[in-house]
Parts: sequence; C-alpha cells; structure tokens
Amino acid sequence: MKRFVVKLGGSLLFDDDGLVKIDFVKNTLTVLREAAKDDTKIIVVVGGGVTARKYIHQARPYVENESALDQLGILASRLNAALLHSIYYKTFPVIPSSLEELARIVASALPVIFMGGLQPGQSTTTVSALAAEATGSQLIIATDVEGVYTADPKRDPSAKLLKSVSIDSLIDIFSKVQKAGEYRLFDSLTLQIIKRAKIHTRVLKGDPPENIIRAIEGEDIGTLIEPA
Ligand SMILES: Nc1ncnc2c1ncn2[C@@H]1O[C@H](COP(=O)(O)OP(=O)(O)O)[C@@H](O)[C@H]1O
Ligand SMILES: O=c1ccn([C@@H]2O[C@H](COP(=O)(O)OP(=O)(O)O)[C@@H](O)[C@H]2O)c(=O)[nH]1
Repeated sequence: MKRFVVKLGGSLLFDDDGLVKIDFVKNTLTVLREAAKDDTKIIVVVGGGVTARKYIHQARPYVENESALDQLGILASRLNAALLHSIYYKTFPVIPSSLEELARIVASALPVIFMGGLQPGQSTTTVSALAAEATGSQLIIATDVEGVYTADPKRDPSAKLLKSVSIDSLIDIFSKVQKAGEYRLFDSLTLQIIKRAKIHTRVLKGDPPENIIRAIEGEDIGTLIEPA
C-alpha cells in the first residue's frame, strides 16, 4: 500500500471573487480518483484559502486572541475539505479533526480521505506534514507557484526556482513567527516535522492537477525537499 498526503493550498481553490473554482475542484478530484487506484491511498489536506483569510481579517479588530482567530481558519479549511469530500463521494462528509480520527479513517476502505486544520498555532501545511508522519506517507505540497524559490517569486522577480533544497536551509528561511491567516508556504513546525520524520516531500504547482499524479508516479517535478 503506497500512501501520499497531498496538501491542496487554499490559493488553488478560490477565484479573485472568493468563489470556489468548481471546475478546478472537479478536475482535481478526477485526478485523485485516478491516482488512488490499486494499492494507493491518498490523504488530501485542504487549506483555508480566501474564506479563512476573510473571516480572520474581519474578526481581528474584535478578537484579540490569535488562537480564536486560528480556530476560524481551521473551521474554514474543514468546510473546504467537506465540500471536496461531498463532491467526490456524493455522501455525508467525514472530516477528521485529529490524527487519531485520521488513523481510524485510514484503516477504512476509503481510497481518498479529506481533512482540514487540526489545532491553533500552525498551518494546514503543518497538518499535512503531521499526517504524513503519522501514516508513513510521502508528502506533496500543491500550491500556486512551481515550487520553492530562492525568494518569494511574487515579490522578487529575480527569484530562481530550486529543483531541490535541503530541509536545513528551508528552516533558516522560514523560521520567523507567523500570525493567524499568514503561514506563507511553510510554517516552522512543518519543517521540523519533515526533518525529524525524514518525510519525502515535493512542492509543486497544483494547477494543472495532473502535476499531482506526475509526482505520485515519481516524476522529478517542482522542488524536492531533501531531509538532511
Ligand atoms: N521561497 C518561496 N518560494 C515559493 N513561494 C514562496 C516563497 N516565499 C513565499 N512564497 C509565497 O508562498 C505562497 C504560497 O503559500 P500560501 O499563499 O500559503 O499558499 P497555499 O494557499 O498554497 O498554502 C506563494 O504564492 C508565494 O507567493
Ligand atoms: O491546523 C491548523 C490549520 C490551519 N489553521 C489556521 O487556519 C488558517 C488557514 O489555513 P492555511 O493558512 O494553512 O490555508 P492556506 O494557506 O492553504 O489557504 C491558517 O492561517 C491558521 O490561522 C490553524 O490554526 N491550525
């Protein structure tokens, strides 16, 4: 049984008006259904996206508690996960809210499992690393850029795509403290888990969703994070 955790960034799911890109979602679910054939099980961790950031931004002036704001983001990410589950299975959504619940569902016959956030103080990318560690899975982080760059490509046009990068150099780059709704690309706990569990991790552009199946089939796409 081969297992993969696929982190679907919220950046992929919403258009500029904050509506779910339903065609992209349906194409992605078709790709996941194809990938989860035979002896492959896939755990999809869905980001909070625009919905999370809208709620956090609107609540922040009234809620001086980062944990409470994080919880809004968690609930938004679980709503996104429930939407994908419902469209994929056409059944009542079963979204694990802990690693223990995830382990129980992984033991079930479901080929694709959907989940969102777990607890305040981290991002869904950390959830994907924790899920990969707990289930012995490879990790694929699907986002809205081609991989890890030498700097934020949206802010620095001279940033270069890295075909591979060591976990230690990533820890140096992404070590600053982050607030609810931020956690750009990685938060520091994501990287600590990848390092300690030596998780085979690849960062790639999730659109077109076929990139995910290319990574599952072993193609050298996006950025490979080398555990040490
Ligand atoms: N070194 C970097 N390499 C690639 N992307 C980076 C880097 N630093 C910051 N980013 C930003 O992180 C964004 C992806 O993180 P995020 O917005 O949280 O996406 P997602 O919704 O997929 O989790 C990219 O769009 C990019 O602007
Ligand atoms: O386990 C989790 C997952 C998410 N979040 C909160 O939910 C927001 C949305 O998740 P994320 O930023 O990972 O979504 P994406 O970047 O993919 O849109 C985060 O910014 C956090 O505030 C959290 O506190 N704990």
